[in-house]
Amino acid sequence: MSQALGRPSLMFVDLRPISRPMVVVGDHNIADQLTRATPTFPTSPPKSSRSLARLQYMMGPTPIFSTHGLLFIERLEALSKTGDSFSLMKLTTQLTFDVIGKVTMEADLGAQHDSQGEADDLVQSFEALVDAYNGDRLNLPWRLNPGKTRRRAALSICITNMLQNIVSRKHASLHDKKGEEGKGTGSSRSVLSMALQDVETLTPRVMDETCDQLRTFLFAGHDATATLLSWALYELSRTPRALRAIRAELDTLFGGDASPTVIARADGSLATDALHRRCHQRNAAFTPPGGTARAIPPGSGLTVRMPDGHQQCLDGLLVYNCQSLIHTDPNTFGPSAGDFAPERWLSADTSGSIPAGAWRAFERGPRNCIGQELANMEARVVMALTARRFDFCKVGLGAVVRDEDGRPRLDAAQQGRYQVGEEIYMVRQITSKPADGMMITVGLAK
Ligand code: HEM
Repeated sequence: MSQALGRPSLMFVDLRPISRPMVVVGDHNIADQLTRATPTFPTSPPKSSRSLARLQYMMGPTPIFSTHGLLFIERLEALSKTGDSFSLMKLTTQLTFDVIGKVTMEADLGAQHDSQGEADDLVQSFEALVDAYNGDRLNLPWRLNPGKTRRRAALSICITNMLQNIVSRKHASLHDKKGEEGKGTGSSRSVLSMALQDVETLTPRVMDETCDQLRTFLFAGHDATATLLSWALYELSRTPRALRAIRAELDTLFGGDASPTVIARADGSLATDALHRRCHQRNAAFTPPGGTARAIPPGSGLTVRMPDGHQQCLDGLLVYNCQSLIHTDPNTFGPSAGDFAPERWLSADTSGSIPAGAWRAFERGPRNCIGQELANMEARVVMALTARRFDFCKVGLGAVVRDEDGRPRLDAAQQGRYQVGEEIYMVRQITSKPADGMMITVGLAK
């Protein structure tokens, strides 16, 4: 739509009577105006969904990634021996679920032990809940979908009960410790411990709010990171120059030793900007797993300054900062805006000329993504653990085209990426996910 209209900075979409009229933002300067703090909106204009109080938590270098990352590697190694195709999304989702379980609640959820039936009930219920949304592309009103609606409600209650148990146990243990030692959370820095540290009495309201926060963290904290990892590994598999570059970068960081234990021990030293920009480029630029919408309250008189200088009033509208438009804007990224070119973030010539506001993978302003450091660190560790050790090969959708000798064909028009048969695309499964779950095979790197 945007292209057909000549890529306007703002595109009005009249969604009445289904929803309030919406404006789609394709310009990063306007997106910045809509996410920053102002005297009227000290935490930026309100989000269209219910608001979430910010829980502050500290993320330092942590062995969490290495423990769970090593298990992820073991699973890939086992699959490399069988040569069977598998859903990479399933594996990355289970990995990121384990990580977020530990970070939010210090719980070992065992999501990666799913095949042995050892996954926690919470993981199984969450998976079932996500499944209950799969294939539901029309977003039908509940009356037209009563069976699914009932199932979702039942699973949601079941998850709430489990979370309430976890919260009660944690509160009791913190309280006991406090009595014994006279100090709050001790060494614990999980989201849950920090949320409960000053809570003397677990009232129904505190319980509800805490469970709500946990649910948000558990979902937001595993979903997008799993999608990012799947896309990043796939894109590297079809872009040989990027794979060579990332392997060379890892060689420089770690020397010749590609063993997972050496890399896992180095969690904290993986702070190279280049590596994480590479990880994000494809995912966030072209196929963002989610987006953000703000609801401008009627009567607030909020206006934004357009590129030609005039003020546009957005009073009463939903505004949607459209990452896939902003991240592929030729005015910012030049004629190669639509290409997968992670090196644009490395090159001294170009990276300095990309304005900070044009990079919005986690959005910006006071209500931006609270988990971005965690996601970045997790992506860096997983990339470091896998990129030199494995070769991935997509099957089905998005598989590379091979010549008579079985060699992948390079596509000159696509900046040296491999040609693919049918491009893989995203479908809505609560957030956007690769259509086929990213079916892939893996082998040890040659
Ligand atoms: C690649 C991974 C991730 C991406 C691309 C991503 C992206 C986003 C985006 C675009 C938003 C909306 C921000 C806004 O409306 O301004 C958001 C919000 C949020 N994200 Fe993430 N996120 C990721 C990982 C995580 C992780 C690991 C966590 C948890 C630890 C997390 C927790 C949240 C929460 C709680 C919010 C709501 C913040 C609020 O409303 O104040 N996200 N994320």
